Amino acid sequence: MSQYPLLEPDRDALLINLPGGQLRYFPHLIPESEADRLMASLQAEISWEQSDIWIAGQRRKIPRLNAWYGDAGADYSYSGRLFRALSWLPDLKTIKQQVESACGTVFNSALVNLYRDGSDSVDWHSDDEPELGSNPIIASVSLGAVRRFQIKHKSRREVGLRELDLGHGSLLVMEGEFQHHLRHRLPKMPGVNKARLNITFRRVHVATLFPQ
Ligand SMILES: O=C(O)CCC(=O)C(=O)O
Ligand SMILES: [Fe+2]
Repeated sequence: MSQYPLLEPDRDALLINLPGGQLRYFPHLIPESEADRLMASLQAEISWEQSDIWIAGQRRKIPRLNAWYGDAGADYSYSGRLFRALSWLPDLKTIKQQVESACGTVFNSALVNLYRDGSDSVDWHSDDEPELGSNPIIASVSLGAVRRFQIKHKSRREVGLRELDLGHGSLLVMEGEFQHHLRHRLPKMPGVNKARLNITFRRVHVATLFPQ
């Protein structure tokens, strides 16, 4: 398993202040050659699925592939369905440790998305499912094609659209009240013909099955 140098949290991060939340962006969490290797191996090894979503009473396939990994029992409901956590792949565990050092916290699960090309996307949303608790920290690692990440305030229209290009091997951290006040999306980008893989590490509060 490869080892790469640890980042000093606030030294290597770019702080992005928004009304209602703050982001930390680490452009080079993972060195390029390691990021190339991870992109190829994860794209091949992950058990990709294309989930369904209900829009205006119609069942549609979401415009991307995804998968849910985590510790045993770290299940998650998203877009109206339950994801049972698959066991961590060694490469996902290595990235998780790197991300935990950069963030100073631990995660028990990850949603992995594959945007096959610029016609795949994720629409406006907040990651505010009850399993995540209030003010969750969500750490998002990007591999492959550079794609634009857009942010808007839920109620203050004058704040306008904010955007950031997420590069190969980067880490974006959403935390504090970010999910309360802001929504984010990854729009379609017709010119992009390469794949992008995104891993959002999360901490879900596992339900107590046998309460005392
Ligand atoms: O692909 C991305 O950068 C964002 C993914 C995302 O927002 C999510 O999975 O909740
Ligand atoms: Fe999200």
